[in-house]
Amino acid sequence: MSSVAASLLRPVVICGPSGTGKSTLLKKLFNEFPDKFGFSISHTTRAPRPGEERGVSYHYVTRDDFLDLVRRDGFIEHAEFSGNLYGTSVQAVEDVKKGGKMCILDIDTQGVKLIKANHPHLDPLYVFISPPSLSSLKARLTGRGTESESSLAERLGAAVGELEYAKSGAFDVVVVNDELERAYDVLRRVVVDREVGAGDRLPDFAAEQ
Ligand SMILES: Nc1ncnc2c1ncn2[C@@H]1O[C@H](COP(=O)(O)OP(=O)(O)OP(=O)(O)O)[C@@H](O)[C@H]1O
Repeated sequence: MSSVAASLLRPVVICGPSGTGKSTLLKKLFNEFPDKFGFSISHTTRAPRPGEERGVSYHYVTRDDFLDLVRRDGFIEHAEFSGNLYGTSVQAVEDVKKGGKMCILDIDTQGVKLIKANHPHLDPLYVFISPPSLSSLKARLTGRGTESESSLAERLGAAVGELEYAKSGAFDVVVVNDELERAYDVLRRVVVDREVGAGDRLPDFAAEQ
């Protein structure tokens, strides 16, 4: 692979507060370019379910092997859900690039900090999806109809911290998801055409608080 081709396949990290529209924007991107992107295959300690394929649905490993990989710093992030471990390995992300596809990682700021600290050689393009305002974020989370009073408060509280982190300049590009078609156009130019300069300015959230 030439270095130009390789740089076009740099992994892309998509980060932003819950409810900011990451899934909505990514769905549009995958629909428009179904062959361009690849998904990293996660590791899990849970047993395969009928119809799932080893190395396709997940890499199925024992708890000991999983923890061994944790100790060897092999994961970008990992977590435990209902007694099973799940994680995204560095190798799985690199495999996507080796297969000639661009890996998109939808992760939170904690994950971004971990990549920067522990796996800088992955060298992703860091993209922050920002809400136009905190009030619009609240409206979207309420409108999605998935949040209770307490989870709404929790997500908005976390959003303030994430916006602060974005303000510190941690991301290469900011995309403000104000009007969906406009934001999508910016995201496509950044991710597909690698026009990093096409990004937006981060809104001034302090003025709102
Ligand atoms: N530009 C937009 N204008 C108005 N509403 C939008 C816009 N983009 C997304 N939405 C709506 O906002 C809600 C939250 O979007 P979405 O679920 O994509 O967010 P998310 O960032 O993926 O959240 P999470 O991190 O919790 O999965 C959805 O109901 C979606 O339809």
